[in-house]
Order: sequence, then C-alpha cells, then structure tokens
Amino acid sequence: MKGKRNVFLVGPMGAGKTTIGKQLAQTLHLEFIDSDQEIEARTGAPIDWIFDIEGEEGFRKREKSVIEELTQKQGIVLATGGGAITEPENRTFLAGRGIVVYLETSIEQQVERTRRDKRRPLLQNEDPEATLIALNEKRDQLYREIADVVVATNENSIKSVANKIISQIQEG
Ligand SMILES: Nc1ncnc2c1ncn2[C@@H]1O[C@H](COP(=O)(O)OP(=O)(O)OP(=O)(O)O)[C@@H](O)[C@H]1O
Ligand SMILES: O=C(O)C1=C[C@@H](O)[C@@H](O)[C@H](O)C1
Ligand SMILES: [Mg+2]
Repeated sequence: MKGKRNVFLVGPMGAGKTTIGKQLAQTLHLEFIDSDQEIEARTGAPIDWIFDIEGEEGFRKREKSVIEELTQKQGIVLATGGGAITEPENRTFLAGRGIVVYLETSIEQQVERTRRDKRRPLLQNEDPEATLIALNEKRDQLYREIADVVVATNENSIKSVANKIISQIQEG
C-alpha cells in the first residue's frame, strides 16, 4: 500500500463513504472515523443545526479543523463529508497524508440513497436532484484532482465495493 497507512474516502453525498468506510476498516483492521460524525460529536449538535445556526461557512470552518487534525493520525479509514474537498487546504492534507479513494456514483443512485434521510441540509429543497447535479459539476474535478484510485459504487454491494477498493489500492 505505497507505505501509507491511511485510506481517505471522498465523493458526493450518497456515494457510500460512511457505509463502505466502516466495512473497509473492518476488513483492513484499521480504525474507522467519519468526519461528519466527528464534527457532530465535538460540536454537540447535528449537522443540520450547525448549518442553521452558523451557516455553511461555520460548518466548513469546523470541518477544516477536524480534517487537519484527523489526517495526522496513522492507520485510519476516514470517511469525509461530501464537500470537504472544496477547501484547498483539506485537499492538500488528504492528498499528502493517505491514499485517497474517490467513490464515484451516478446522480440517480445518489438521489435514491439520500431520499429518505432528512439530515443533509444541502438537499432539503424542492429539487435535490438539480442540487446534486450542480454540486457534481463543481466538485467532480476536485475529487479527481486528489484521488489515487477511482471506484464506481453503482451496482455493487457494500462488501464487494470494499474488496474492489482493496484490490485497486494494492495494485497502485
Ligand atoms: N454500494 C451500495 N449499495 C447499496 N446501498 C448503498 C451502497 N452504498 C451506500 N448505500 C446506502 O446509501 C445510503 C447513503 O450512504 P452513506 O451514508 O454511506 O453515504 P455518504 O457517502 O457517507 O454520504 P454523505 O456525504 O452525505 O455523508 C445508506 O443508506 C447506505 O446504506
Ligand atoms: O456535500 C456536502 O457539502 C455535504 C455532505 C455531507 O457529508 C455533510 O458534510 C454536509 O451535509 C455537507
Ligand atoms: Mg457520510
């Protein structure tokens, strides 16, 4: 694994970073951390509250400090928030401190996987599909810029995506 012991998962909402990250950490015997959950634990409030009270800007500040700190750890699988890569410093930390895996997913799958969960503030509007398309247009290039490997998650089960990631990491 290139001598690096961290795996950082990036990609859009609903790509499966949290779900696949847990499976991957279990298989690789690494610690699993989710940056969104870490922000919630440290703030003592859910992400939609943070957005309501501090705006997206306040959330991004908290996210930046968490990413800066967590990427200094060794031997972790880190599931990042979908927008973590919008901050240039986060991209530098992620690219420099671990293997970055971009979980790529179709817009249709993202819509399907995020439909029932009301906790993603950016999707609480009349047309979440249009939001996901617009975010993807801006962010796809940023995910690719720092990715060591790109893995499609569309039709595969969680376990098989985790295994696909492991084999691609070992090839690289
Ligand atoms: N490969 C998959 N096959 C089937 N369902 C999946 C797959 N990956 C994720 N899911 C489901 O999609 C939903 C969203 O996944 P998850 O929360 O892991 O996405 P995420 O990338 O962490 O999103 P966010 O950026 O919002 O944190 C979950 O209910 C999860 O069980
Ligand atoms: O894509 C985004 O900007 C976000 C994704 C989630 O993981 C959370 O970090 C938050 O809802 C914002
Ligand atoms: Mg997640």
